[in-house]
Amino acid sequence: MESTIGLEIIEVVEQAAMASSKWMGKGDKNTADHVAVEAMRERMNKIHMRGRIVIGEGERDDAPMLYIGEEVGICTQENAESVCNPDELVEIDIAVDPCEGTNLVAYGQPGSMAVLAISEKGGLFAAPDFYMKKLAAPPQAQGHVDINKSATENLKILSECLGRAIEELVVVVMKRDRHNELIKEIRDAGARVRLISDGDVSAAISCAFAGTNIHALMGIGAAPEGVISAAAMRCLGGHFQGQLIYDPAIVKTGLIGESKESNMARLTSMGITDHDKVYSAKELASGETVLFAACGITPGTLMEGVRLFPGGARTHSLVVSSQSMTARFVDTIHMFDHPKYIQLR
Ligand SMILES: O=C(COP(=O)(O)O)[C@@H](O)[C@H](O)[C@H](O)[C@H](O)COP(=O)(O)O
Ligand SMILES: [Mn+2]
Ligand SMILES: [Mn+2]
Repeated sequence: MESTIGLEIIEVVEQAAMASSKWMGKGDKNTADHVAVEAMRERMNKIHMRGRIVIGEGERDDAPMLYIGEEVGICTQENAESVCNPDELVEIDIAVDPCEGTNLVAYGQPGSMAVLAISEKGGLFAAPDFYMKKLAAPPQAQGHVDINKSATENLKILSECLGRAIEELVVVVMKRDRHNELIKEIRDAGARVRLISDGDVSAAISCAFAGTNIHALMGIGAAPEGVISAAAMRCLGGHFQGQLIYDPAIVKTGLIGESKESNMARLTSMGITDHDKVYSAKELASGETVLFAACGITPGTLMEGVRLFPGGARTHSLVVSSQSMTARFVDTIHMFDHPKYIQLR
């Protein structure tokens, strides 16, 4: 799977990022999101594969494209027999967020990206559109920190694992009312809090790379983004744990169903009976082969944003693989309208 698809998925996230970047700073998050979805879908449907969206833009009725259950890839299209034999191809599950951080794009803020994760069929947890309590940390702390421990305890463990004083630790937390106590606890323990308005996928994967000055992600974000982050952390050997949050009183913002009881019933109907289970990265992205790709839309801690120039654009992407244990940063110059030469910018 990796050799044939690894390079193509870079183009998928590049196309989505370039489309969305044209709406950077225009205050229109819906269009920035919509064009990314369209571009991602168009490029994905040119890949020689049988893919199925397991995490996407929502249910079919709400999302005309890249909805959960949508089939993507040449071999799922009409008249596929003329170009491929669908029976010969491995079935692939795909989790996408074509514009992760739509507000960040609309308001020209850092940390947005086009992102996806793939694995063989059944290899990614089909998370409901709920919230998730998350804990991400560097590989040295993998299996040592624990989402069931307090932030104070985890900071002590992180400090030992990383050989850094607690004062030298930076924890990313989403700026939400639900995190007020968590933020106070982290600061009281002596560590620093980096508040973000959106974009916790970027924060989670940044923990796995030395030099980002991000040592943990703590708090509650969206569950689909949790699975995508887990896929990357599984490949990178970083720590990631997630626990579904179904109680609206804990979340405090956003839409999360009518009541705790109705949400629990919905989870049960989806086959999730242990509602409070803590999932590891390996459980959220359990496939034998897992691939993750991201392309910066606005600049972030790991990747540059899209830089448009007359006649083209330059993109910065990341692709990581559980099979080859590689993390490739790809710097690409795209020339539009078939010019005679590529101009380095
Ligand atoms: O910031 C985010 C928004 O993602 P998108 O809708 O694709 O632009 C995500 O990184 C967060 O994980 C999550 O969606 C957010 O925490 C939702 O929480 P809230 O804003 O409190 O409802
Ligand atoms: Mn998102
Ligand atoms: Mn999104």
